[in-house]
Amino acid sequence: MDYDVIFIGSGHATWHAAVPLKQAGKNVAIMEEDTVAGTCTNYGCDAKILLDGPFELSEQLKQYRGKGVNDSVKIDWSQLMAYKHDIIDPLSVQMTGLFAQMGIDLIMGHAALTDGHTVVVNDKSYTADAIVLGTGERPAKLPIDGAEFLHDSREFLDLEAMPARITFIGAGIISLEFAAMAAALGSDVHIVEYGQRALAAFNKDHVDQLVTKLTAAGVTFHFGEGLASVAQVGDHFQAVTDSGLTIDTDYVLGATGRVPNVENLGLEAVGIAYNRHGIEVDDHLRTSVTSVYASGDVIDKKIARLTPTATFESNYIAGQILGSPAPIDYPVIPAVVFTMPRLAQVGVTVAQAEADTATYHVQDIAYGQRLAFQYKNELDADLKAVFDQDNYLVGAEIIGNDAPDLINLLTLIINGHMSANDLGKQVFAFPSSSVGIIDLLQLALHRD
Ligand SMILES: Cc1cc2nc3c(=O)[nH]c(=O)nc-3n(C[C@H](O)[C@H](O)[C@H](O)COP(=O)(O)OP(=O)(O)OC[C@H]3O[C@@H](n4cnc5c(N)ncnc54)[C@H](O)[C@@H]3O)c2cc1C
Ligand SMILES: NC(=O)c1ccc[n+]([C@@H]2O[C@H](COP(=O)([O-])OP(=O)(O)OC[C@H]3O[C@@H](n4cnc5c(N)ncnc54)[C@H](O)[C@@H]3O)[C@@H](O)[C@H]2O)c1
Repeated sequence: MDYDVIFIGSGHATWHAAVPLKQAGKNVAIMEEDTVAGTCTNYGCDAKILLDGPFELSEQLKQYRGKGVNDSVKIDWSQLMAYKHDIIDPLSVQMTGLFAQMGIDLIMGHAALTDGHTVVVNDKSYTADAIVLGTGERPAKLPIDGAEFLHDSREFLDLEAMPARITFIGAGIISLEFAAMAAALGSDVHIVEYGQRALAAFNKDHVDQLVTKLTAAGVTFHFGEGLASVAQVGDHFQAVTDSGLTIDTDYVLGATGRVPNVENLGLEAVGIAYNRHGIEVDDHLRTSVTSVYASGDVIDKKIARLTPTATFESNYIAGQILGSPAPIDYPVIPAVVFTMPRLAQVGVTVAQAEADTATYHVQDIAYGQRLAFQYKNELDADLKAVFDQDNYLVGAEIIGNDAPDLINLLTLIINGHMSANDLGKQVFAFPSSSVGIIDLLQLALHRD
């Protein structure tokens, strides 16, 4: 065999395994057809959160309007985009250098399996004892007239100038995160959504709060509307919905979900089972051909397709290949929508709790109002905490600027099955947003 392990794709789903396997003495290759290090690093999370930074800060300053801060901040998108290129563009080069330095072979080109131990790239065959498929997802394309005028998230994250009018198709995570930025820059923003609400996986009350805030900031939501066509009319575009609603706009971004990269991978030839949700795996992340694993977004799975999930799976596969026999055991995984304010969710949802009141109860903790000094006067910040019958925390939903860090803290409390006594053994820094939540939560948590 040429290698112990071949990885197809160079995102978080693979390189977190490639690095420790190489360190353990395995002979490893990574194959990549596009930008090294994949979606999150180059045209997903990292680029998005870098661009979001000034918007987050400016939003926080608004909470002090009339309370010591009277000027508003002006964000220069083009300058910010240049800064994004400065920081993000070198990352794939750095990862390429890291692989070379470690002795991991990076083979550029489209990879496809020809059997359970062989991969072909650029007409050359490479063999390995184990192969890991981490080919990720791509934006779904709508089969409509004018589909060629639709842009996707990758293009938005490279926009040199923010369009004066921008229309998002789909009211999911991508649209809302980007719409929040576009609206803050004063664009006329429309969001066209099939369903009757935005962000179906997040708490309805919190989403309503966010939609109200975005509406006030200049976003027009069109619920119960599917996109029928896009046409170029002079110097702009017209997006027309199934009901005949016509939106004049300068830019249309399709964010109607993401689909797994399973095509032209040789899956049929090798007999690897997959469906429209991705590659099917067992509880060891093995495909139907046991020498081939799948990892990250390309897996058919119910849990959120996120970078930390891909990383967890990649680490797990490294352990498997190094001889650890246990099946994968996912902890609860937090999800965050990086709007202003942020939304976050982990574990049992309020909707699930309300459907099973014999097992769960919910406590609403309006921490923004109760502790305005620690939460920078963000009065609407709110936590809905879900407890089991023994008062252990099993789920949480948050709206608030500090939600990403607070949900991490709550994830730790849930996965650690921590009681008020466990938290009481710790001394935390004060004042801080985490200590505020801990103080409030301790009153409701299980006591030994
Ligand atoms: C706009 C956006 C924002 C996001 N924000 C967040 C966030 O804030 N937090 C979060 O947790 N997640 C976020 N995500 C999701 C996150 O990016 C993904 O969950 C993560 O990147 C999945 O990693 P992966 O390795 O499975 O796939 P990818 O990173 O997509 O890597 C797959 C790689 O495989 C390569 N490839 C595919 N087919 C082949 C082939 N046949 N041969 C060779 N190479 C191939 C692709 O070119 C790609 O580089 C975001 C996604 C998007 C699009
Ligand atoms: N913060 C994060 O973690 C983050 C950020 C961005 C992206 N992501 C990743 O990307 C995915 C989200 O991608 P997304 O926002 O494209 O999908 P999504 O699934 O979050 O939302 C898609 C929306 O489009 C709607 N829709 C579908 N077809 C439509 C049509 N024809 N017309 C109108 N509306 C339509 C759906 O009802 C849904 O509300 C996440 O699941 C995650 O994997 C994560």
